[in-house]
Formats: sequence, structure tokens, C-alpha cells
Amino acid sequence: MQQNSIKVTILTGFLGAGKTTLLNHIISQNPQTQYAIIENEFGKVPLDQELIDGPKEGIFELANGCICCNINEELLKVLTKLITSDFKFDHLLIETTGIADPLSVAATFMFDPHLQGIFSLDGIIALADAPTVLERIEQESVTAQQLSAAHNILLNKTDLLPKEEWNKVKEVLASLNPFAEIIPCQYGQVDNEHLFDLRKRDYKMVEKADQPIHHQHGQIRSFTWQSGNALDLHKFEAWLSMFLPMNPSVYRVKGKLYSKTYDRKIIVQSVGTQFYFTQGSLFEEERGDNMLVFIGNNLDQESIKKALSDCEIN
Ligand SMILES: Nc1nc2c(ncn2[C@@H]2O[C@H](COP(=O)(O)OP(=O)(O)OP(=O)(O)O)[C@@H](O)[C@H]2O)c(=O)[nH]1
Repeated sequence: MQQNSIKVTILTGFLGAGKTTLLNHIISQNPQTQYAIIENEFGKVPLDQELIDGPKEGIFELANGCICCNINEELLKVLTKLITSDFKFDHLLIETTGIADPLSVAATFMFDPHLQGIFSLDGIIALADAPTVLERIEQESVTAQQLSAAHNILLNKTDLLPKEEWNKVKEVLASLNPFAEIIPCQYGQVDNEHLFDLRKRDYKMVEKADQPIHHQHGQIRSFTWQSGNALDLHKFEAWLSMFLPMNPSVYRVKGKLYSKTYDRKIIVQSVGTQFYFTQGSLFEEERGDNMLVFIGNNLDQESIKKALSDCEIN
């Protein structure tokens, strides 16, 4: 990631959860920042552009298709147009459709070689519609997908849900995504600290999550593997690069690894089928340990455990 790359924030959340409302809030709260905006709508008539306050310069529509499915090529075209135009901007906001999987959009920025160094993913923010989100999770698997992919979740429209019920909703959201901060709000009104630099914070959360997590909601599950033995990183990498394409319903793998070659924690994160390693903080003890969390549908825990123990150096 280059220092001066343009930050990209992806807004996700089921239809009507409050994405455009949040987008307007971000713009009005940060008048010093020049935003470019990409709006993706499913219907034939692009409407959201109309709903954005302020000047329309720098707003691009991708209508009539879902950003994560059939118009990724369109996205690349718009990005090329953006960076070759005279329009100068500091930050790109992308509002995906309410039925998009944000991970494939995120992957475009993280792994497309043409975009590396020009853009850097700053974070994925999911909006959850407080009164309906539990029902949506049961009905539409994409809702859970969006929530589990996010760095932060805004539990929006809390004015429409009695306060006694917030905790129940928060628990379900936390079980889908143990790493995200869950922020109750109305009309997306949250401070910048919950909106920006989320990816940097992301892996600190991995390091913080030292409790085994095993929750179950709808079809999505999370499963945590822990071990005190050093890992053979090459073996692990080879396994992960085969495992992810063969298991598309595993939405996220995140964790810290212990390798004898490094004195720091190795942080691993996957986005769809892609994954990357970074170095985290030093292990406090001379011997380190591993913690890996898998989130997705149809997790075959036994075969994952077996594969991981094969990567251990005993
Ligand atoms: N009561 C209440 N209404 C809200 C809140 N946030 C947003 N809304 C309203 O909810 C409706 C949908 O909000 P949008 O911001 O358009 O939602 P969206 O996610 O962009 O919708 P799509 O683009 O259709 O997916 C609008 O009428 C908003 O004014 C909130 O916190 N409380």
C-alpha cells in the first residue's frame, strides 16, 4: 500500500438499511474532504444520486446490475474514468446495492494489480436496520454475508426498536462477526472514529479476541481454532490457497499465527478466495500461539482441524 493512495470506504447493508443516509452524513460531517462517490443500484433508474445532498460532481452511477455480480467490469471502467479525469478527490465512497456481497468489491481494490497503489481499502461499513435485521438474516443469506464482511456495523434506526431489544440484536450481530464494533445509531449519525481507518484497527481486534468463539445463527457459523505449536507457514499458505476456492461459502478467515521464523505475530486475513499476511505485534512470551477464526456456511470443522494440525511443527 502506498502512502498517498486514495482511501476507499465501502457501504453495505440490506435494502433500505440507511446506506444513502449514512453517505450524506459522512459528506456533511467532513466538509474538508473531497469525496468521489460510486452509487450502485439494481433498478433501471438510478435514484440514489438524487438522494445525495450537495454538488453532483464526482458522483458516478452504476445502474441496472449488481456491483458484485455482473458489472465489476463497469466498476473498473468508472474507476479508470475517475483517475484519468480532472476531478480531484481525497476519498472514494462506494454504496453497493442492498443485495451485493461487499467482499468481491473489496477484493477488486485489494488485489487488482492495476489499482494497487492508487486506491487502498479503508474499511467496509455495514448498516443493519435495527427493527428488521434479525428477520432479514433468516430470510436473505446475503444480509449475513454483508454483516460478516464488515469492519464496523452501524445498528441503525434504533429509534424504531425498544431499547430492551438492542442487546438481543447486538448479540446476533456479534456472533456473525466477532471482530466488528457494533454501534447503535439513528440516521447513521456516528463520529468519524467509527467510520475511518477501520482496516488498520481490524487486525488489532483479531489480537484482542482471545476467547474461543463458537456461535450459530441461521446458516452462518464461526469456528475458532487455537494451538500453541508453531506453524509451517508455507504449508499453511499452500493449504489456504486450495481451501478457499473450494469453499466459497467461507466468507472470512482471520487470525494470528505463530511461526518460528518470526518473532512477531503473523496476521492472516482472507477476503473471498484471496488472503494476505501482515506482521503484527511481538509475542509477549518467547513461545507464541495461533488463533484462527473461520466464518461461513457449511464449515467442516473436523477436516479444517485436521488440515491445520498437519501444518503444525511439533
Ligand atoms: N426512523 C428512521 N428512519 C431512517 C433512519 N435512517 C434512515 N432512515 C430512513 O430509511 C429510509 C431508507 O434509507 P436509505 O438511506 O435510503 O437506505 P438505503 O440503504 O440507501 O436504501 P437502498 O439504496 O434502497 O438499499 C429513508 O427513508 C431514510 O430516511 C433512522 O435511523 N431512523
